[in-house]
Order: sequence, then structure tokens, then C-alpha cells
Amino acid sequence: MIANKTILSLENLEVGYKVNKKELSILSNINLQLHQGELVCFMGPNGVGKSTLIRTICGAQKALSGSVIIDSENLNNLTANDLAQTISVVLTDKVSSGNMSVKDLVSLGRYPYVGWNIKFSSKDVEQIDRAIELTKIESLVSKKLYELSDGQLQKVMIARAVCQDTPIMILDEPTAHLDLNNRVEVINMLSDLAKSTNKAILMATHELDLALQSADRIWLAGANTPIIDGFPEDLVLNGKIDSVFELKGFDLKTGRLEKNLGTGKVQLAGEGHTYLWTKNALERHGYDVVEKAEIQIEIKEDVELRWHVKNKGEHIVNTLENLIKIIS
Ligand SMILES: Nc1ncnc2c1ncn2[C@@H]1O[C@H](COP(=O)(O)OP(=O)(O)OP(=O)(O)O)[C@@H](O)[C@H]1O
Repeated sequence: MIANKTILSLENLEVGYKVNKKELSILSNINLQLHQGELVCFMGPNGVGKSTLIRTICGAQKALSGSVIIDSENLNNLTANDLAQTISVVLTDKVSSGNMSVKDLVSLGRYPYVGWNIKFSSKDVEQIDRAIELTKIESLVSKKLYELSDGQLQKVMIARAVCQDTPIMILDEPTAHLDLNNRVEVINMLSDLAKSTNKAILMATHELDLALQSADRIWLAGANTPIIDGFPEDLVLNGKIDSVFELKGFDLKTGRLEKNLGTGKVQLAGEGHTYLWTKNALERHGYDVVEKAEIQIEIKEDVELRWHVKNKGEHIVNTLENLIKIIS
């Protein structure tokens, strides 16, 4: 399903800074829309202006020109409380109140909704528990912030934003401190959240592989060109990703690292993940896996995993390390 209702519009927007009373334009000619129910990854090389645009969209810095329109209303006309009920933000800044508990920090997400007496309603309590559950941080709730690793703190900051329950969520490099499992988990969680709650989620990221697999759209910022917006796959096929990142050693046709296959050719018989990992080891050592070659390798998986090599006599080995030694 392709999401449609526009919730955020950037119109002729120019973002940047005022340095010594002079304007320093970082990104200009920005005309983009964010739609409900979609996860958009905002990508581009270091220093191109991703954080600058994100800070402008969430009102943390002023635009140099143009407009940010949120649900038909100009950002400049929204009160701080309206904005807090519309956009939740996870930035990369460090939290200063390390003595606060995880649960208290997540609960801060409800502050735009509570009155002067700061009394949580049953809906607030429900949202706090839901955010903790969705982000899988149950085991951390009673810890103090200073007791958390950078990765755990990152998930807690995302939980606070989820708890704020806004139609737009904006995150600046939310996977920066996470290990592989947590990176995949966080991106999948954001992608599911966009679908299940119809939120529009914009995240700046450098994770090209995960963005290509999970984003509904990519906003691609390159130096001196307007930001390009498209399906991840279209941006691969039309060469835009390649031209912005000038990828070296990453094969966009397969989504994998390019290998220098100059060592020789081998024929490989086998199937499933054993075949794929064998091919990976062979290619990493410069062997091109082809249909017919003098060196023939057969994967045997009956009693135990073995590789049967037919060339220069016959050999059976039980590790890929030994396989590479035999054929070299
Ligand atoms: N307060 C500031 N005043 C002046 N220039 C700034 C300021 N903050 C950032 N810049 C400049 O703005 C440009 C864009 O920075 P920004 O942090 O937005 O890039 P980015 O795409 O988020 O980079 P990265 O991928 O490394 O996080 C950089 O050239 C940076 O030096």
C-alpha cells in the first residue's frame, strides 16, 4: 500500500545558519512532503545538512527562507504545546539529568498532555506502558539513566518519543550506538510503528543497507543539488544513490561489497545457506563461482558438513578455511 495523506510539507525551504550576521545556506530549494504511515530515511554524506534540516523541521532553529507546513498550518504559528503534540523528536544530544529513572524519562513523553497539576490519566499510564513494551525496554525501567549503555539510552529516548504519541516522529541517527541486532530491531520497530499507527516517521541515517530494505522512501541529499525523494529501489536503479555517495567497493546490483574476482574459476554444487556462505568465502578469496570449471567443489551435508574437492586429486575438508588452502 502506498501512503498518501500529506502531514508535513516543506515549501521552497532554505536551511542554514547566521554567522557574523551573514547567512550561511546549507540546503536550499527543498520541496518535499512526508505522508502518514510511511518511514522515510534521510540520507547523505557527512556534513551535507541532515541535522540542520531536522532541527529546522522540529522548530529548534529558524529557516533562512521558505516554510514548514504541518497539517496545513505554518510551523511558526504553532504554540510550543501544539508542536509537542504533533512532532516527537529524538536528537543526538546527550541527556543531562542522568539521575532520572528510565520510567520517568519515558513518562516525560506525556507532558504535552497533562495539566498544570501534572497528573497522569489512565490513558497516559497506558501510553507509557505501551511505549515501554513496543521498544522492548521492560528490563531497564527501574534503572537510572547514568546506569545505561549508549545503546540502551538510545532505545529509551525512542521510547519517550513513542510515548509522546504524535502523528510525526523525527529521529536523528537513532541507530548510531546500536549493535547489529538492535539496529535491525529499531528500524523494524519504526517501520512497523509507521504502518500500525499511521505515523509519519523521518529518520536521518547512514545505514544504507537497512534503509534500502526497510524505508518506504528515501530523501537523498547531495552537495549542491536539491534533495531527491524516491522509492529506495528507484534511487538504486537510476544511479542517484551511486552518484551521491560515490560508492567505492559496494555493489548496488547485489547490495553487497564488490569483490575482486581475479584468482580463478570454481564450480560449486550445493544449496541453501551453506552454498551462500561457501560462495562468500570463495569470492572473498577472489574465486569466481561459475557453471563449469576445472576446480569442482561439492557440498556434502549428510552426516556432517564437508566439502568434496575434485581437482589435482580428490580431497575432503571440514572447514572453509581448509577448502581455501586446498584449492589455492
Ligand atoms: N551552529 C552552526 N553554525 C554554523 N555552521 C554549522 C553549525 N552547525 C553545523 N554547521 C555546518 O552545517 C553543515 C551541515 O551540518 P549537519 O550537522 O547538518 O550535517 P549532517 O548531514 O547532519 O552531518 P553528519 O552526517 O556528519 O551528522 C556542516 O558544514 C556544519 O559544519
